[in-house]
Amino acid sequence: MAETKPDKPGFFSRLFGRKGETQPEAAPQTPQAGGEPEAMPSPPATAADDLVAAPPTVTTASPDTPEENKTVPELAGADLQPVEGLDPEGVSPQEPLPRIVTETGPQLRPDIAAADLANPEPAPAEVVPPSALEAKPAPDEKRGWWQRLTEGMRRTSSSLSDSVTGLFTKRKLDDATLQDLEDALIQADLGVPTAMRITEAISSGRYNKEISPQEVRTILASEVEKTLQPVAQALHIDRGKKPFVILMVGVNGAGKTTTIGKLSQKFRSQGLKVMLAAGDTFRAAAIEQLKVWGDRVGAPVLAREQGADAAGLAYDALQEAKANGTDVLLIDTAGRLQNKAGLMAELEKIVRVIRKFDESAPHATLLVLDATVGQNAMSQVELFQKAAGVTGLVMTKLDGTARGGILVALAAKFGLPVHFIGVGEGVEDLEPFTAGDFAKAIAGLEATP
Ligand SMILES: Nc1nc2c(ncn2[C@@H]2O[C@H](COP(=O)(O)OP(=O)(O)OP(=O)(O)O)[C@@H](O)[C@H]2O)c(=O)[nH]1
Repeated sequence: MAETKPDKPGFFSRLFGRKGETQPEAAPQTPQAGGEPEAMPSPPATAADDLVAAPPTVTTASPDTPEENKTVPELAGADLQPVEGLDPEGVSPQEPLPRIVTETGPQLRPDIAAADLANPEPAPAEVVPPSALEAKPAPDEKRGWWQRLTEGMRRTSSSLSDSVTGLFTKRKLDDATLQDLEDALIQADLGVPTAMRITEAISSGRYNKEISPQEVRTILASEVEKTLQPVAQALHIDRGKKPFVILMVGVNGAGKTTTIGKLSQKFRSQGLKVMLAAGDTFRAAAIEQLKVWGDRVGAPVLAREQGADAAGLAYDALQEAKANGTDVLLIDTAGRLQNKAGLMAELEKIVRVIRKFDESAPHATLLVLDATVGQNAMSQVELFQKAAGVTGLVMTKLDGTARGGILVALAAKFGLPVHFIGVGEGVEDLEPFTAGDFAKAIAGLEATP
């Protein structure tokens, strides 16, 4: 048990349940693409994963398009963080080789878990870049989720907390103070309706009285929690679907590939057989990045050459996953968008082609959102909802921004389930989303012991 107890052991236990550390599983066989799909609209590029390049047939985007032209205008928020700034190669996940954490929750299949643990063969070294294997000191190992969450969200919470302290220290609750509070909440990206609701809750019965900053924080947390509660929904893997197909969508650099890696790790640690499909065929580095994650977590990766037809690849992956008894198939998609039409066409085609094989798939379509884009996330949700029928959200990079309040605005406006949040690049920096913890973290409150 390498997990060090955080400040609040009771809270930690409640948050995660029991965890243990295991060795990496035996690397499974790399899948071979299945035979020809019967109803594939694409050319025979679906047959094998080492065929000659099949150019993208649907989207107008091309692998040759310069990187700077890849984001649709409506998604081009001024503060959209390019992936290149964080990981120039875009290949190696930047944390040490991940520890596999066994979550002994109700879904654990002891038969599989036991088999995996009994065969702790490391991932093939030749595929993992040496830099990724270097055993950097891993501070994350020593910290619990609450600590990572609050540290990660410090920029968001301190900007809010500073405003609250400044506004409510020895001041009566009057119109001007309330207006300033509302402005501060809107600036923190919580959205106008939520900001108004919080302000009303704070003023209720307290008008013209003194109220302490701590009281304000408590009400703030409670109101935020009320907004988030309905969307804080675990991602349920329906074991009746085999494979359970998860399509990952989002703009470039949002963290799709990294999130796939982190989720795979979680699923594997629950004893599930996982397979990955490298559907981001625009970027060679994205394919390599996914292979690295696959090797790390012991999940086969179906990949093709850059520029291959993503829908055909997704079809073959599903066929292969079905044949080899995969429990969860995660399909990566390209995030480099030239225009709305290209995005719609590519995602729609992937979904359409997947459904030729399994009418009920994809069983989850997760939109990965980078918190640092702030309000721009709203238009991303709208766009991807239209293009791919998003069923849930994952918000990454809450650690890199003061704009974490955007999650509250998204919850209030769309009501889409939020399954996971990410507060760092480490494999354990992605955890299921819980309303109470997030609300307390954003308001700068201590966790309940
Ligand atoms: N700080 C921080 N970085 C993150 C988080 N999640 C992902 N990243 C980093 O964000 C960068 C982009 O992640 P990717 O997974 O490559 O993003 P992508 O959406 O697959 O990008 P494309 O392949 O270009 O579409 C990587 O350097 C990740 O390590 C997070 O929660 N916090």
